[in-house]
Amino acid sequence: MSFLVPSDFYHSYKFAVGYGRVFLIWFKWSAEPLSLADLSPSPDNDSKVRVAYQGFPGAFSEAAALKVYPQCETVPCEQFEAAFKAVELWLVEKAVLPIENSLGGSIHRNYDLLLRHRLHIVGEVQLAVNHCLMALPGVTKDEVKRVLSHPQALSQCEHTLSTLGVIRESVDDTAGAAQFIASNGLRDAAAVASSLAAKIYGLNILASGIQDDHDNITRFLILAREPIIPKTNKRFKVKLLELSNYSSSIQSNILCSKSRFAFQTSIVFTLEEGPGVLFKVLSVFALRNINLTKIESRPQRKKPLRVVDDSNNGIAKYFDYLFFIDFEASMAEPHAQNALGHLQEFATFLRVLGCYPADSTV
Ligand SMILES: O=C(O)C(=O)C[C@]1(C(=O)O)C=C[C@@H](O)C=C1
Repeated sequence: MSFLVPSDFYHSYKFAVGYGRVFLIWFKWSAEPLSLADLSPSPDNDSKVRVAYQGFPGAFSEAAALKVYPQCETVPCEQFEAAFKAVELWLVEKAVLPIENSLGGSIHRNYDLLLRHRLHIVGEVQLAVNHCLMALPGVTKDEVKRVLSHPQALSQCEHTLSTLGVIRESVDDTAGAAQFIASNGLRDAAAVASSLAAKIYGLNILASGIQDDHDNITRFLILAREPIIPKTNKRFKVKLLELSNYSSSIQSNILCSKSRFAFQTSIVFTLEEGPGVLFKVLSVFALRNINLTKIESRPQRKKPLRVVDDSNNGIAKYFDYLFFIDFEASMAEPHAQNALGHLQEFATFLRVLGCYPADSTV
């Protein structure tokens, strides 16, 4: 099946699965697709945007939402899934959810939810995460016997917490930990959270920058009901203003290969059984000089085991996986379309999760 479509027909794309074969459906949207302008944080257009995030006010996810949409109305949600549902039910326009951290790795729950829900990735935002240890005013470090926080935050501060010799307790989010300590007057506990959370809940910062690595970055995805459709005539555009965010060596790379830098695409797929199939899939990108920025595998929840009738050994059972890949190219580019056409030869399922501008600012 060919991915070469007349450019004026390039309004949208969609993959669907039908009885084991993957069908590619191209269709025209009647509504005007979202463009880069919908993402730009200009005070004029983001003032009305409601953005869902998981956690209490003061959570890092809220800071990530405000980094992209400084004037937005942030909407706290108890669970990640509630944030997905808030977008689906039109309660908010966008959701901002953490997907990976430079110290703690992937946030698997959100990979699973991306597949279960039909939202589109329309952007990403990278946030420098500076963790603080905080307790009720008057409480000293020596009095702290337990530390409450989000499991990711606890793992990012592993070294400091081991040195303190405290009990770690996982809660839903960092700011929620601070709120819990404040509202229950816990004098034997501290929270790992942002300095903003300390301010909001009236806690005293005992130590700042307690993450194991100074450069602690969390990458968040921005999700929406509609996808961004990169237009062919816009695909190589990088605003000169944006260039000032990069070092001079990177700037010259951008000017040489603007398209690679501007957009990235996230996909999820499953593979047929066979030797070297994943190797072949990776080669469809390598052969076209498309850079991969992330690969993640997750068990298939509904079909975790693959049963193979091996003539020498009888029935063999393997784990069956979903693969998530991010690559540096826009779906408007023929070589990206060709790569996915080629990938389809080995895939039993393929879905484009989104095509969006990469965030290189921290
Ligand atoms: O608990 C928060 O403050 C969050 O926003 C969640 C979260 C995460 O899930 O990774 C976000 C950023 C930090 O990496 C730690 C926690």
